[in-house]
Amino acid sequence: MGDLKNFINALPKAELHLHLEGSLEPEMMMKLATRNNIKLPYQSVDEIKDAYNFSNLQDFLDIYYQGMNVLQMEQDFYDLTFAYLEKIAKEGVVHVEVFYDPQGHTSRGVAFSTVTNGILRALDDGQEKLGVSSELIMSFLRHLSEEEAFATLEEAKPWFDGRIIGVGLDSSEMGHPPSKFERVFNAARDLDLKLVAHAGEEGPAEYVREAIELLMIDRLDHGNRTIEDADLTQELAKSGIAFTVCPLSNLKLCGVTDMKEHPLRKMMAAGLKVTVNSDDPAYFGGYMTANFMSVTEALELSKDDIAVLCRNSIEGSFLTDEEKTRHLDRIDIIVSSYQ
Ligand code: HPA
Ligand SMILES: [Zn+2]
Repeated sequence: MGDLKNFINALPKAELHLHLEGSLEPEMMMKLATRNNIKLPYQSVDEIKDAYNFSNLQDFLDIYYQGMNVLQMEQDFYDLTFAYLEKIAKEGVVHVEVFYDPQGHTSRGVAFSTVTNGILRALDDGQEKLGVSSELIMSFLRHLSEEEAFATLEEAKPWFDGRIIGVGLDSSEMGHPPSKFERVFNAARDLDLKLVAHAGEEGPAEYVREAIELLMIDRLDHGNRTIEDADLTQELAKSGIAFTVCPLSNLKLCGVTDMKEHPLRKMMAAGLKVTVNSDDPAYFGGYMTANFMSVTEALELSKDDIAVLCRNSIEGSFLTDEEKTRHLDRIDIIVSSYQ
């Protein structure tokens, strides 16, 4: 297994499903709470970790939104972002398309510009100092209203000059179908933004169909439950849309009870363009390599399977064709050096 871990770390790959606020490690949470004079309901790092027992998505979201309270100043968003980039740079991640939840911050009085500029400054430094390229995607919280999503889209307009390249849809899935945001996504498309959405994590395959047909997304986040609908699966295999699957997240939020039951292999076998990602690594027990290792071991993936997953992440990214070719060529070189 040591050999496989080295192989995974050596392969260039992109992370396409990462909520920045979900990379807030307990140690940083304590540090920022002290720095910003915020009272936490925990006394120690161990107490924080003990609270990370979730039986579903909502259990996690309650703790995730509470954890965000320590993020107050632009420097906090910088520190959070740069710490994440330092971790993944060591795991062969060459490119990341980061999600963040502006409404989780503006609703508590932290300015959109404070959040966004702190993140962007760290992403620039990540490119310069770590060689990791990146894009920024802002997600709408689907438990909030269409009107609030429109207000956020409006507030973000000054950053649609290439600094925020797309919009996503996250938070509580059940009862908040993609159709609720059809008009917001139409407006985002008119602004030439890339479109992604979480669907089929807890919600049914029907929510995936809505995300595809009504929101007309460029990439699907999670999508695990797609395979419950054979016609939809065939359509999405044919279209080649990328799926950003998050194995440790699915295990921690009880979408699967055992990693051996994870649908990733079935999804690959059905011809879907599957990628592996970490979602909220500080809460779910690991970054990219840990996610790759968990499915590799549980589903007995081969080196070829792992290479396909890495190629899919590059192909499914919003990089230019030229950049994709450069990374794909590098993957081929590394794969042949391990044969
Ligand atoms: O896994 C997730 N699902 C939905 N919303 C989220 N917000 C952060 N992580 C998630
Ligand atoms: Zn997610």
